Amino acid sequence: MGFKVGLLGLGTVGTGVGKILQSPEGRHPLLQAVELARVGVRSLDKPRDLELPSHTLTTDLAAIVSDPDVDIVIEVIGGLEPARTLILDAIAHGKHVVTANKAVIARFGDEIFTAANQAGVYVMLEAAVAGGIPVIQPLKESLGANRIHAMMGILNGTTNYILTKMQSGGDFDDILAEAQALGYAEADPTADVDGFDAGDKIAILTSLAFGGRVKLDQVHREGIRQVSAADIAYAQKLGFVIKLLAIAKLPPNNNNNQVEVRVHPTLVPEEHPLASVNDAFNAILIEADPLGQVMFFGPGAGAGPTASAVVSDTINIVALLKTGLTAANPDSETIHPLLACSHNSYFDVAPMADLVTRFYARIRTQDHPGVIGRLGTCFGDHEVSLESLVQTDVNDNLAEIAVVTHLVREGDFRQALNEIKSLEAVDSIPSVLRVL
Ligand SMILES: NC(=O)C1=CN([C@@H]2O[C@H](COP(=O)(O)OP(=O)(O)OC[C@H]3O[C@@H](n4cnc5c(N)ncnc54)[C@H](OP(=O)(O)O)[C@@H]3O)[C@@H](O)[C@H]2O)C=CC1
Ligand SMILES: N[C@@H](CC=O)C(=O)O
Ligand code: NA
Repeated sequence: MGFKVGLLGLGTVGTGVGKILQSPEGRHPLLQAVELARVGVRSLDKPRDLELPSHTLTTDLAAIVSDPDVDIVIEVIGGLEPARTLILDAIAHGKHVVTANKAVIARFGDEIFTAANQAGVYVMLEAAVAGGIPVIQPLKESLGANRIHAMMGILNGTTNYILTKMQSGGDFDDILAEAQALGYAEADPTADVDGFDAGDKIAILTSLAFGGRVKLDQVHREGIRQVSAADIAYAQKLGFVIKLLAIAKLPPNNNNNQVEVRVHPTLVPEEHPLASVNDAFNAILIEADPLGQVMFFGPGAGAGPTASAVVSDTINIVALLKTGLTAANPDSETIHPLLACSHNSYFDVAPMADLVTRFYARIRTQDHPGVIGRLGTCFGDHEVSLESLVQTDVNDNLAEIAVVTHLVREGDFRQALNEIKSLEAVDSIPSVLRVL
């Protein structure tokens, strides 16, 4: 018995998916039952890196999601619309859906999964977070015995590629262009560079790990634009590397229903396992009880790795279809609880001012005696104690002082910085970054 796939999108990921579907030999035997029946694109004239029968390709994506012959719709066009509408239409027509689209799931997951559960179909999203790394299915299935209380990861391949190459002195724009050419970046790479993509991904992981959603506008998000070559050099001197981290924590005895969810560039100690995750690789460190720490590592972007996750999700659906275990089947009473998503309650995200973390700051001051003492007084007045301090001469008049603090409440640290900014001897504070 064969199952027909309607593939929406034949770009980086869609082409990778097509290549796997066209060569099932040596992979899971269920793939032999999958037929790539229809493919939807924007332009019929573009040269394609995949041979398809001429009738397969169309620009009428609405016809694919309503085609009675199509069993599974794979959405890899990206963006919010028409992706959201096509996914909902596919569900309304009783199709199972596989998507790599974290932007849509992070914003419309509630609507999409409610519709899917009502229709008795599955929406699978392994590729949406950390590309080829299995993390969505482990959270849904293999870690189910645990209480998960923290997750921390590098969830964006493009920015990790840029930060890695910047360590050897490359230029930001040139490196971004390389990441685009390698197929890592989003259609609009500001989603990568400004942390939106990592924010979408940590929001998705939060709902799966902690059992409640978060509103995206509450997720604190900073990208990597403010990370300069000077910061990377100071970080190296101080024993750190800079990574764009996505972090989510569920406080113990969470009486006020608040979680910590944030994305920002972070100084990571060189000996930390996330410090050696380079290029477009991703990693997610999960703290779970009773398991302890578990880290998932692998390729987070690119055609092959992402297609690996998309096609593996497709195989999961084929397995259900083959065994008749879908809710749309009258003999099956319920949707498979380990493959579906059903979190409709919301957490609040804790304010950043209450976060307790370490900080790095680079401060430009007049090169006068007594300046360090004045900085120390401002920090001390706000309960900020310093772990290390490096001073470098910029020129005859200006010095640059890089400090790393001990743990401090973010609100207190910001107040100290405001006072420091107003000191006559202080020229500017070019950067402030959190430290793991
Ligand atoms: N690239 C990666 O490494 C990863 C990507 N993802 C996600 O996968 C999805 C796809 O990414 P990617 O393959 O890189 O994107 P691409 O831009 O390479 O491909 C998009 C494809 O969708 C088609 N398309 C886009 N909009 C429309 C539309 N309105 N109507 C019809 N066809 C349309 C394009 O058609 P045409 O070819 O005619 O222009 C193209 O074939 C995104 O959601 C992305 O976030 C997830 C993990 C990793
Ligand atoms: N643009 C994304 C692609 C995968 O999700 C990234 O760079 O990680
Ligand atoms: Na994944």
